Amino acid sequence: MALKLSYFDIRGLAEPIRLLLVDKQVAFEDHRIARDQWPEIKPKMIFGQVPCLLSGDEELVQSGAILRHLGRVHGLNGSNETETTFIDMFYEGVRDLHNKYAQMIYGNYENGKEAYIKETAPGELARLEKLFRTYKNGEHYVAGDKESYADYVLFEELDIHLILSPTALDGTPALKKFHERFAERANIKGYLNKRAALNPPVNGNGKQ
Ligand SMILES: N[C@@H](CCC(=O)N[C@@H](CS)C(=O)NCC(=O)O)C(=O)O
Repeated sequence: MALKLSYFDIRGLAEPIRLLLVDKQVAFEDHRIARDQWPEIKPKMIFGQVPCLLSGDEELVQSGAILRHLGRVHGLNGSNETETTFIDMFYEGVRDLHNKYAQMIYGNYENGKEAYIKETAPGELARLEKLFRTYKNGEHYVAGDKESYADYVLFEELDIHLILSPTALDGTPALKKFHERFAERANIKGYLNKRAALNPPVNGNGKQ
């Protein structure tokens, strides 16, 4: 089934999806929408927004729904109801952190960045660290030995926090090690090297 992922030429909400597809060696068209093309494309999108994954004739939108779909299709959704719920819960926790990050990036970068780094992020990351240690003390993946879609979202979230502040993960050693391990996965490493050369913005307003 041909896959086409449409999003802007930034990392944003599409990057965990791209990472999952690259890691699982799923061929896809990485369609990057130029800003001047957007007014024409927007009205055609179900919610007027992207990311959008076209899978054959099926149009999938909402980043969480796309990730869960890919999780089910590629065996990245846990082995039982307990694991699947844990993965969903972890994903939602990361999304909550991302929403706080995005509020600062888009709404209060100049005045709010330092407080976010010193006050907001450490507490949020500490909660995730504790949850991450639930399975196998956080020595492998979110749900233990087996990868899940939440790993890609977590990796990207940690990565953008390290861009914001290189010491962001110093208080959360399990998350820090996870980030290091995940970056070394062969397909991820190859993608990160290529991406570094292109250096797409992390966020739509160029702040990071
Ligand atoms: N809940 C949606 C949010 C999608 C969203 O906010 N997309 C933004 C880019 S990150 C967008 O399409 N902005 C352009 C617009 O709204 O016109 C999801 O998770 O996919």
